[in-house]
Amino acid sequence: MWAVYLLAISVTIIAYRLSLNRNKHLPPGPKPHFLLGNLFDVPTDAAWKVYAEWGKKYGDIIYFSVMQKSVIVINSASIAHDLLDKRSAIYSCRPHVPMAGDVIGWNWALPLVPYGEKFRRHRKYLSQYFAKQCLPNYYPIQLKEARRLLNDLLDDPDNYRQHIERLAGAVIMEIVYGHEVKSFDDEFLQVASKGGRTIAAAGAVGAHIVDLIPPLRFIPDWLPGAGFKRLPPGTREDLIAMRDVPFNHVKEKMKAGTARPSYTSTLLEETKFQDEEGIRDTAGNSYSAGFDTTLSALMTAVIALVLDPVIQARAQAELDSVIGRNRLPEFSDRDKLPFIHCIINETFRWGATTPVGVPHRLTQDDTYNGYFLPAGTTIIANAWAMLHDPTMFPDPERFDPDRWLVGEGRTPPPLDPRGPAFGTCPGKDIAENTIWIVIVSMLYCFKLTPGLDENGKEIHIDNKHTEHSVRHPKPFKCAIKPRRPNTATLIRDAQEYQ
Ligand code: HEM
Repeated sequence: MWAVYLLAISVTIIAYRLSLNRNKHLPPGPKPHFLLGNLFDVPTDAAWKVYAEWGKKYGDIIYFSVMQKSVIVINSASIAHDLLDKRSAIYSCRPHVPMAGDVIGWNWALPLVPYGEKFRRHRKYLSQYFAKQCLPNYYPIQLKEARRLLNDLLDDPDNYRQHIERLAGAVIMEIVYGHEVKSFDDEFLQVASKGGRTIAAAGAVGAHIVDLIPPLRFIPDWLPGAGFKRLPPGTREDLIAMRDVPFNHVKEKMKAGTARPSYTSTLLEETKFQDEEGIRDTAGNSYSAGFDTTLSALMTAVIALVLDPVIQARAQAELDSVIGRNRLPEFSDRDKLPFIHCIINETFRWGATTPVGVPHRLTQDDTYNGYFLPAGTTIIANAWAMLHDPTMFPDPERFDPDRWLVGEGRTPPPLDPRGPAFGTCPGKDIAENTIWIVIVSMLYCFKLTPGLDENGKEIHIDNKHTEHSVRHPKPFKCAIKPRRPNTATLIRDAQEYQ
């Protein structure tokens, strides 16, 4: 009987809330059904592409609701800038995501921390350590790891993806924990990678009933309907290990006086060990947020270059003209390599690594262009749509670095791809620097071509990305061969990683 009363009360509250919003001028969107809203319209696969399609009908700002939850999708960079940047005080909060946060246990990570004192403190640590003026401090790590990668590719080119994966983890591991990852089997790299993968159990937001009815997170695991709570064995433990194991290792090394300077050791000292939890959580978050994304962007650049030998050859000609034939690339070469800059820009645009970034939550009622935007709305910035907008990027599915060329009457697109690609990511410059040094090093030393089958025929490359919250090119075979007779000597003689 009580259940019937409770249901009736919930239905009345939902209906009342809906009626309140219905009278306001919400942005356009698919027609909702009574009580359920657009539950059955919400795309579960490559939602960003569906939202872009909806945009053709409804415009650049779209409203829909699921149960009583309001969602706004922004398909345009200028609207995202007006709301998320200019009104950041009310658009920076994060929605409660019970499956990822409570059930799996990611609540400690910044993308799930509500806006407030803790959020601001954690962001401050990150922006302090990853600030522009600190970036040159990390060049030696990025250069060393790029050179180690060249060596790995020379020895074992077939496993190129694993070597790039090691590099993506190694750069962040050393910056954040001062730990040097020399091989793919490294204990800490494996612990961290395993923990990072636990997010997969969350699926798409809304894929689990608990994301729609949050109190369900309290029901016992054994109850029928609590299937979402039965995670693959070890999931929660792996996640905690990712956050705690490397952090505790740094503390032990600090005690022994053998810690190398890192995000963790520097901030622990600066804060006099008064906020261990904050430093532990932001360090773990940096690893989980920076590893897979960097890997994805690197693999995106590699597939694009393998598929287009002309672009690859143009980039190599530019590198040769600046660097010559007798040394490896350095960060100081950067300003002299405009075409490489275009390749990096196009990688961020074409790959749209994090197609919808991290959802935000509006904390106050707001109005925009005559529309009412209700407090509590989840805000999704559709970076994929912004970066694939055909009015700004003709033939958007084509990898075309020339879009970004300047001079000789050319005007590049009026949108820096870093804006939508990274949102307010605190690690964006570190990521870009890693990607730059790896791509120039690989291009300078190697020719990248599609792999060959046993008959010596090129293996077809399926030029597609997996449509997950971090997009990756689908696996492809690639042949990596030294470009010149002295390439191996240059790589072997590099001192940085010896
Ligand atoms: C290609 C590489 C990367 C991409 C595309 C990327 C993208 C993003 C995006 C879209 C967000 C959400 C920002 C927002 O809510 O507005 C984010 C958050 C974050 N990123 Fe990155 N990121 C990358 C690399 C990195 C690296 C290398 C680090 C660390 C060194 C890092 C650390 C973080 C952290 C700690 C957050 C959480 C911040 C928050 O929730 O406020 N990211 N990233």
